[in-house]
Amino acid sequence: MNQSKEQRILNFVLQNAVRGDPCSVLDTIDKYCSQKEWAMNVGDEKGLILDKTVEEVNPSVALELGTYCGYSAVRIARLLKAGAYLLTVEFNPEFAAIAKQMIEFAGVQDKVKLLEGPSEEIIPQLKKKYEVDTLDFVFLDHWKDRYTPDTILLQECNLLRKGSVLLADNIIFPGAPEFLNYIRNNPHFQCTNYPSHLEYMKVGDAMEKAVFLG
Ligand SMILES: Cn1ncc2cc([C@H](O)c3cccc(CNC(=O)c4cc(-c5ccc(F)cc5)cc(O)c4O)c3)ccc21
Ligand SMILES: [Mg+2]
Repeated sequence: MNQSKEQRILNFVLQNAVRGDPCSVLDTIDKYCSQKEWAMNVGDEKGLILDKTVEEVNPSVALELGTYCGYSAVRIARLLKAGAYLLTVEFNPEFAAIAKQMIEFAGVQDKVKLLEGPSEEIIPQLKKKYEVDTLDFVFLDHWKDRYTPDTILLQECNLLRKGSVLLADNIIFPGAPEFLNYIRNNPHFQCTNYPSHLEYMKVGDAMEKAVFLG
């Protein structure tokens, strides 16, 4: 049975990165995906925007929608203060299995809880089953047509508080036009756009930050 691209990325990390060193894991994934096989990690350029936002928010509780191979989970978790944690949601079992190994190899497993299932099922469970009060930071990087319904669901489940920060990937490419329209015309959110490029490509992309105003 030939390997998946995601398995090849993981194997390259296991063989070339330094165990317990999140930065080396990130650099190794970026090296593989820019030189050998493109993959939809947020990447190094947009990763810097993610880093700056996480450092600015300094979240105690963070949520990620769309784990994929765990690149952004490692990226976020490496910046979290003692006692802070990231919940990351992945519905695809193959991706979840890869991400679990990636997160453990990077040594950030104590800060990351990987939740397997679709966001629309997991989000309503966060308060009771996962003992979440409110979310300080949410990174949206799953199916682009889910950004809006899940942002609405987060509000309905009272998971956002005044100052909660959402950061959405791929605003330009593949694009999330419906989300952009929803969030920029919503008086409960203060939005900022961060132009960048699609991971590992010269194609334009952007991230959108939306602060919940309560
Ligand atoms: C409901 N639910 N709950 C949890 C959950 C988790 C998932 C998966 O993690 C998953 C699987 C497939 C696709 C995505 C979204 N990501 C993308 O589609 C994307 C595309 C490109 C791109 C760019 C250029 C191309 F030419 C092709 C693809 C660049 C990017 O950065 C992306 O994030 C996410 C899905 C639904 C989920
Ligand atoms: Mg993305």
